Amino acid sequence: MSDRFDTLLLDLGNTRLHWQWGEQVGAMDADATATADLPAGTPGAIAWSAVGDAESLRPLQQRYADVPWLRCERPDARLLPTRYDPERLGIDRWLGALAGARLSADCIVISAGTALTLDIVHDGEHLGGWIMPGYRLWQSALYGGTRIPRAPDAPLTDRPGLSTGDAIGNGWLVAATGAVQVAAQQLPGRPPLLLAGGDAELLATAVPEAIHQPNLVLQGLSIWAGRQQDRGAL
Ligand SMILES: Nc1ncnc2c1ncn2[C@@H]1O[C@H](COP(=O)(O)OP(=O)(O)O)[C@@H](O)[C@H]1O
Ligand SMILES: CC(C)(COP(=O)(O)O)[C@@H](O)C(=O)NCCC(=O)O
Repeated sequence: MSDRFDTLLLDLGNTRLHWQWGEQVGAMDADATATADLPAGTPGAIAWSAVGDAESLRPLQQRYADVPWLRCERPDARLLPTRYDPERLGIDRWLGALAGARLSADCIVISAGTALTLDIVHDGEHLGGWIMPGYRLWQSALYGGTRIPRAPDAPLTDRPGLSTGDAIGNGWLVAATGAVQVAAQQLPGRPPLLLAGGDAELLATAVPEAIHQPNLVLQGLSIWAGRQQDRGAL
């Protein structure tokens, strides 16, 4: 049986692979795992999660072939029940909500990653949420689906845009900010807004009260892995 610090945690998103090993954390392009710059040595076990197929993990599966791999595939209601269709809920969303629920029984988990997701946790239960395009997807949907000529990116603000770059960028920011407001209104009082994802800092400018929790999904995976260790599965 491996101990908690001996377990390598891997979360494969749509853009990046996020990892944690003991106190060390990092991220890499999901297509660059063959040259993964992970700490030297061999973990005792690997606990992992992935949205969609796990093809990108193949080089690491070969590198750590002698280590037990255990996948967190679907929500475990004993750790965090969900009202969402559990067969459909992105495992990264559930893990983020699980970690959020440990920080505060009521909270909104916002992940500004490839997609922008907002999830409501109330009284230790996941109540559901929203999925929107992340910043890069928002741009590529507009540039790819219209004849708008590609324009330079501009710093994001909530001001009306005065050029294509800032109209598109600010459009994403006000859409995201509005979604955060609607999400927060679902809960009584002022629930903590926990903000994660590669574009968290872009959104943080418009939601200054948000608490930046860059490793929320890995924290959830660590909680899940602890549970597996307790029951002797890892
Ligand atoms: N170094 C980086 N590499 C890739 N994307 C980054 C980086 N820094 C910020 N981003 C932004 O983060 C988004 C991906 O978010 P992230 O939460 O890391 O990925 P995933 O959706 O794979 O979990 C990208 O769309 C991009 O806009
Ligand atoms: C919504 C997501 C694409 C977000 O992925 P990410 O941006 O973290 O890479 C992912 O959680 C997912 O594939 N979810 C499945 C659909 C659902 O949650 O209903």
